[in-house]
Amino acid sequence: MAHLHIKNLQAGYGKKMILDNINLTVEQGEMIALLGPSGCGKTTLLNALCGFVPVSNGEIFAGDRAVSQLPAEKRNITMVFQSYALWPHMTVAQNIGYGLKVQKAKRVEIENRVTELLNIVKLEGLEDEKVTALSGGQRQRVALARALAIRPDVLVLDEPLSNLDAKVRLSVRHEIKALQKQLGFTSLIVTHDQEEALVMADRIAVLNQGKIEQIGTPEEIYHHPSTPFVADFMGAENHIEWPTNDDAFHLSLNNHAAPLDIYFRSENAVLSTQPSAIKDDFHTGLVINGHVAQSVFFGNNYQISVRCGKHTIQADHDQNLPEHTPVTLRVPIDALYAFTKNEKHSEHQKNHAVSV
Ligand SMILES: Nc1ncnc2c1ncn2[C@@H]1O[C@H](COP(=O)(O)OP(=O)(O)OP(=O)(O)O)[C@@H](O)[C@H]1O
Repeated sequence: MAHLHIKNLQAGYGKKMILDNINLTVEQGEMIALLGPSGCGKTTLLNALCGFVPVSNGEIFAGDRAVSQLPAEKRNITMVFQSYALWPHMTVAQNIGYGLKVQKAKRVEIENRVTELLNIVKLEGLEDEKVTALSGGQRQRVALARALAIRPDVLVLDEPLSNLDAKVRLSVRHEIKALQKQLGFTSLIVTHDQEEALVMADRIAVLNQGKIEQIGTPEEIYHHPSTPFVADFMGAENHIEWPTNDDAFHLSLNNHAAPLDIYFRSENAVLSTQPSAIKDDFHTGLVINGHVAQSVFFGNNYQISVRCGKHTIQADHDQNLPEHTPVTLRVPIDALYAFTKNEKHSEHQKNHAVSV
């Protein structure tokens, strides 16, 4: 496998540009997850890499080869599709060997490679089954084996788990991750599930409206979002603008007087039904007073919607609470993601993450 280098890439459909100057390098043997909301351009980027969508500007390198003007079959970048895209009339072995047959590989070479891959994806004994007789998880493993059979330079996976039920999905994502480490394939995986990206990827690229907002390790993206969009998308869904004239909020910062956009996760909003339970030694951070608007059971805890002045804040709590219960929320300063407020919201000005 080779590294993948995407340089100043622009691509779209007709005159409609979707990808706006994408720069990204996937190192050899690395898995990067493309994460972003529906319609942000994840699939378009994979299609542009594979040659299914024309590149308007920029270049794609698979190893040292510039491939953006090559036809799909000459790029050696292979896609694993969400829908598996297997041949229903063929057996498991025929599906896995299909790409090699198209490449006119010798029969014995195809047989050896198919046996090797059946072993790798743990489908030994099923080689003569029709793929229609397999479960969703097994089909996706056939699709993965078929993609790997031709030894691609780069493997791209477009939401490979989204057709699987929740339980199978959890095990298949670990299997793909383990295989990726074992075989060292260079890969880009598209998902809109942030947990999947965190679990599977070496690094995550967060896409928003055709642009990469941030790229970093799962820990960096989760703990140090560099833009309000990334903070919100990675689960810090509580947002307040500071200063606020809402006197339900009390914010004490170490520094920074400028207007801020502040984000935090529900799991970091410590809820108390007794205001005195808030520790006296709590000097910096956010304290919010409000009352319970709704309590929803989430299995391991409750998500409490707290009405605080004009805002509704989400907080996790270990008990169900009746509506109208007065509560206090406390968010420690290191759980607050603060961004200088960009009043103009111009194309070229971004809200910057700041230390508070
Ligand atoms: N064949 C097409 N012709 C014209 N516009 C398209 C075409 N395919 C996608 N688009 C548009 O391109 C944009 C990006 O779509 P894309 O499928 O890449 O997003 P995505 O991030 O993969 O979304 P999802 O998570 O819903 O699959 C969307 O606005 C979509 O409407």
